[in-house]
Formats: sequence, C-alpha cells, structure tokens
Amino acid sequence: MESLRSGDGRRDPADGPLVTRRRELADVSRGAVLDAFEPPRGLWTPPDGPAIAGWGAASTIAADGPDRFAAVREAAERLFSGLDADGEGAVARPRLFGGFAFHDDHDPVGPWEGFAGARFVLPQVQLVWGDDAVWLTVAAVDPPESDAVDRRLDAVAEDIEAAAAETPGEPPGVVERERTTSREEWRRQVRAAVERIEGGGLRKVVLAQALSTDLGAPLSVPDAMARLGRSYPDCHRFLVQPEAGASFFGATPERLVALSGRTVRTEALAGSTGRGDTPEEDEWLANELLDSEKDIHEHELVAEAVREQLAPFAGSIRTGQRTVRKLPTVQHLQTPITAELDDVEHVLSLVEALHPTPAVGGLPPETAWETIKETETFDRGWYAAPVGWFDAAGDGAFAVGIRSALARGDRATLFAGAGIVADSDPDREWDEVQLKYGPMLDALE
Ligand SMILES: C=C(O[C@@H]1C=C(C(=O)O)C=C[C@H]1O)C(=O)O
Repeated sequence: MESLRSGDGRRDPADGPLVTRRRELADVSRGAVLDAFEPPRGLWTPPDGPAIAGWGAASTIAADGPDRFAAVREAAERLFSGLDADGEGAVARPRLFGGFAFHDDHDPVGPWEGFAGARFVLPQVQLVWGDDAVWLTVAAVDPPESDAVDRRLDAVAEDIEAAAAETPGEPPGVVERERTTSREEWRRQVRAAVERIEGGGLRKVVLAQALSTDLGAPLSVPDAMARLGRSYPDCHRFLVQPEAGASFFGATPERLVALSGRTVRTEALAGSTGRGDTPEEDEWLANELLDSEKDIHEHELVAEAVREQLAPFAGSIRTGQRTVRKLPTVQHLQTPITAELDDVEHVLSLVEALHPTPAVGGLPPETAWETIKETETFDRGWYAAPVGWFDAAGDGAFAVGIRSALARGDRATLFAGAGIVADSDPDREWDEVQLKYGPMLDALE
C-alpha cells in the first residue's frame, strides 16, 4: 500500500494535524479485504455494534509501566486535538485501536516483542461495517497537502473494491503441543493458592497456563478469523497485528466495558462448567452451575468488584439477572451490569479502574497480582488484558483478551485460566482450562 508518510507512525502526535477523509463503499466482504493491505493491522468484530478493520499506522501511541493508561489518554488527546475530519457518517469516525498488557511491569520481549505495555494505532485505512453501509476512512498526520488525503481515499477505495474474496484455506493443524504447566505442577499451584485463601488475605485468584503449539503450516490469520466468525459469532473476535508475522487474536465472550456518551455497559462473567453431550445433560449442567455455591461465590466476587470500581464514576448502577451463557465448549455464569456516569469520562479511565476484574485477576487485587506473578511460569503478555478501541470523544469498547493466542509463523501459544476459590478442586479446574483452549484450537485445527 502506498504510504503518505514514511517512518513507522511513531511521530509525536503534536507535530501536525490529523487529517481524515471518509466515503461510503459498496458492500465489502471482510474475508476479501483483511489480506489486501500489509500489517500493522487489526480487526474488531463484536457481537453487537459495527465490525471494524484497520491497516497501516497514521500514528502509533505506545506506553509502558503503571502510568500507561493515562499516558495513552494524554497522547490521544494531543493527537485528536489536531483533528481535521470531514463530517458525514458518525460510524466512520477515526478510532485508535489496540490494547494493554496484563501486568503493569510488562516487558515487550521474546514472544511479546512488538506488544508494548500499551499500544494503540490510528490506522491509515479504516473500514467499518455499519448497519446499512460500509465506510472507508483514510487518515494521515501532517500530510503535504490535504488534497493528498482525498487522492489517497480514491486510490484505497479502488483497491478495496477490487479485492477479490479468496476461498478460505484449510486450517494449518497442530502437529506438536507443549504445556507450560504439567498436571502435577498445576495441582501444586492450585493447592498452594487454596491454602493461601484458607489462611486469609486472599479471596480468589485466577491462575492460567499456556499451550505452545507447532502448526502444520504458517497460520493464515484472515482464515483463522473467518473460522472464528463461523464458530463464535456471539463473541468479540479481535486481531492485533503490530508487525508482519506477530498476531494476538481471540474470540472472547467477555466484555470489559463499552462507553457511549454516559452509558456504560459491562458484566461479570465467571463460574464455569462444560457442555453436555445431549440436550438433557447440557440443561442439567447449566442448572447445576446456576445452583453451585462455589461458582456463585466466585461469580459474585466479580460482580461486587465491578460495581465497586464503577461507584466513583456513577451514582446509578444497575445489575441484571444472573444467567447461563452457553458457548461451544463451556458455559459460564453471566450478569450484565450497566451504569449512567455522573460526568463525562474517557473510556480509558473506566478500563484502568476495571482491569483486571477478579474474573481474570483476583481479590484483593494486589495479593492476587502477587500470587499470579509468583505462581505462573509463562508470560501473560496481552492475555486476559483489555483490547479494543476508543475515539476522539472518549467513547469506546473493550473486551477481555481471553480465549486468545499469540501466533508467529508456524507457532502459536494458546492461553487459558480458571478462578481459584477456597473450595476449588485442582482436577476440575484443570479440565475447565482445557475446555477454554477450545476456541483457539478450533481456529488452528
Ligand atoms: C480466565 C479465563 O476465563 C475467565 C474465568 C472464568 C472462570 O474461572 O469461571 C470464566 C470466564 C472468564 O472470566 C480464560 O478463559 O482464560
């Protein structure tokens, strides 16, 4: 793709205006376009709301350390303060896409090279599939003249309309698997966590594992995303590809937070069981989950913590009914939580307040964090951390990066975890973790 600017997009956002131009396109298939342009690229397909794809970097914001949420917000405010956008089609407004690492002290090395503690990209090319139209938005920081962006818009529109849908290839297959945590080690880890909980001081901790795989061929990420689209249409499907050959992707059932104006949508998703082989067994398992004291406790710790984290921002918080969320390999307890903010807030302030919820971290947060760092033998990187987008107004949508994998060429590392409470049984938690690898194995095999 011809670029309006050289360099890697890391120019200081204060350096010049951000010029964006948009236009409506004839229907464009997601499968056809994802491969049309080179990385960096990203894809966000939520179960509700528009699907969004982005390519290239008009601007990149990266930050590390505990102040990364505020650093991203401030850099974005500088970038958007110079926004010169044409007006029509709100769905086509420019957005920054990206996410965060799980831990504040994340080091983007080894498998996580390219994935900073926080990394967001304002794409050179953004496509949004709205309710009745597909919108193309082209962006450049400090272009030589604003006509250049209009010309670019025409050229990109032509390329996109010419992109032909290719027949999706076969999955690469998994030829070799290696667990970071053996069953024996897992038992020890869970027993130690349970002892810590019984000793007081820790109420819940989510322990995770990774599964390293060798694939039969290099992974075609567009094909993998298409497979996830067919099998997990009710999940947030996401792809973050900061550079060629490095893809963090997933199909997560868990919304972290969506903010539109002052309306906040979030949820508690925790407490799990498998799917039955027959409709009767499936219903039995669902009812057992709904009545399980252990799972209700594990779940309510999350709901309570989410409400507490939101309380400083919102006087009115509504908790919906606890129900069972059925996914192809697991079922979870789920409670929707909505709120109206007292004041206008940036979605990143809510992301910072909520991450990590005890659905992926634990309680109290600091002790859980320490337990995770002392226990786990792999690097969580961006697993179980916020991934999503936000706009110039501070609205946005973030999911929790679970049911996810990091792929590089013909290798992929899959991540999955389980909440540990006082009456957790190590073998049941082990089985639960294996079921949670299901979505990513479905994308690979
Ligand atoms: C940690 C994961 O899932 C989380 C933990 C759950 C649980 O412990 O019951 C359920 C859903 C998620 O909030 C994962 O999928 O890796």
